[in-house]
Amino acid sequence: MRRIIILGSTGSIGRQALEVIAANPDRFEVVGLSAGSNREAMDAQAEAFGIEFTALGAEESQQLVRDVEADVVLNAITGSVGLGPTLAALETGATLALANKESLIVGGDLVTKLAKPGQLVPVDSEHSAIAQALRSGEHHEVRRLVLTASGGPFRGRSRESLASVTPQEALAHPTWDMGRVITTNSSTLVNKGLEVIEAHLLFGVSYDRIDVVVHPQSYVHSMVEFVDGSTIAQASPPSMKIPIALGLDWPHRVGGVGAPIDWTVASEWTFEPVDNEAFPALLLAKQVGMAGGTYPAVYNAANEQAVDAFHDGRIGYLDILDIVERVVDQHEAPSDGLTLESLAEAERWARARADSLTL
Ligand SMILES: NC(=O)C1=CN([C@@H]2O[C@H](COP(=O)(O)OP(=O)(O)OC[C@H]3O[C@@H](n4cnc5c(N)ncnc54)[C@H](OP(=O)(O)O)[C@@H]3O)[C@@H](O)[C@H]2O)C=CC1
Ligand SMILES: CC(=O)[C@@H](O)[C@H](O)COP(=O)(O)O
Ligand SMILES: [Mn+2]
Repeated sequence: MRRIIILGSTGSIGRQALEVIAANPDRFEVVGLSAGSNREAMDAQAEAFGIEFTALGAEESQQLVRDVEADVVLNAITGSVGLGPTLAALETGATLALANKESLIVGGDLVTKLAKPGQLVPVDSEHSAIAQALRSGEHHEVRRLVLTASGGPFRGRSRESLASVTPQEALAHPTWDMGRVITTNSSTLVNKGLEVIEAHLLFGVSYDRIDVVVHPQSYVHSMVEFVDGSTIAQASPPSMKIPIALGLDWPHRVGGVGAPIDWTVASEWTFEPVDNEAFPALLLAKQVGMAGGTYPAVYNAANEQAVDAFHDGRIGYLDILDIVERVVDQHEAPSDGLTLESLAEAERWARARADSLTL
């Protein structure tokens, strides 16, 4: 029986995790929940699952992780505010099932150096796919990682034609039902940019050996190409319950969590290159990833501010990436490298700089 804490339990990942747990009471027991501000929804979940320990906000989430003994902490908070809870979970020695990719991306080495071998299990679908594929070979046999991207709702559109898109259009993801920030990031390809940095940090593969291919059906969740020319892909109909269940019980598979592919129905899987002119977010993410230090945190913080501004109607859609680019360009790396203090300062600066550009 694995004791689980779910941070961000009221969100898309958190709710699906509770469904997986409810369907497998012999394997999992929830011992703690946290949310951002939606106390009512969290309290209802706590009552339904008989959970004594709950928390609101990132600081209380960290404290919950420290106070309540658990085997697995699922971090499903949105945004880099999840960094404190990620570090706290790693310090307790529990397995960290990580959906909150932002905390790894901004924390970089501060997170990876704290994680013991096998302690950090990715829940993001692409990285779960790669972790599964990597079971097929040794690290030195890996030639490259290939992340799939759905292409989002604006696949095939020119950059100019995106000037007038609305928040509602940006939230119409073609294959996944997710929270507001990640859905918007999928539409700009910022999500894929963050995922390239995430893959580099998780698997230790250099950026020149991490590629992205657009696969609009979202059935192939990513691939590993090996030195002998063989490629191992992981596939399923789009469902986060498979990577969530693997995150909760890694390396074991939980029976019946997802529907398998129906091979009796005629279907088509297609692959196409990313249009980097229409969607500059991916190349910029590779640059900030290679620059390292506080650059990924600046990219992410500027994007979080710009996404909020877009949904508040303060800026247009194309302004999101323009702002991220300008803030990254203006960033000066701190002399003391990446520390918790320099990171906090860089994020504060990036958010203020991005906000000043949204007025
Ligand atoms: N949804 C998906 O399919 C996928 C998501 N991810 C990643 O998983 C994470 C969660 O995504 P998703 O579930 O879609 O997002 P949602 O917006 O649906 O949910 C976010 C959750 O985080 C909570 N939260 C927000 N701010 C805080 C805070 N300051 N302290 C504590 N909790 C907070 C929210 O609480 P409240 O309800 O109170 O606001 C909510 O429970 C993101 O990092 C995303 O990139 C990765 C792959 C797929
Ligand atoms: C389900 C998941 O892991 C998301 O990160 C998903 O990949 C988003 O879709 P995009 O490929 O459009 O970014
Ligand atoms: Mn993903």
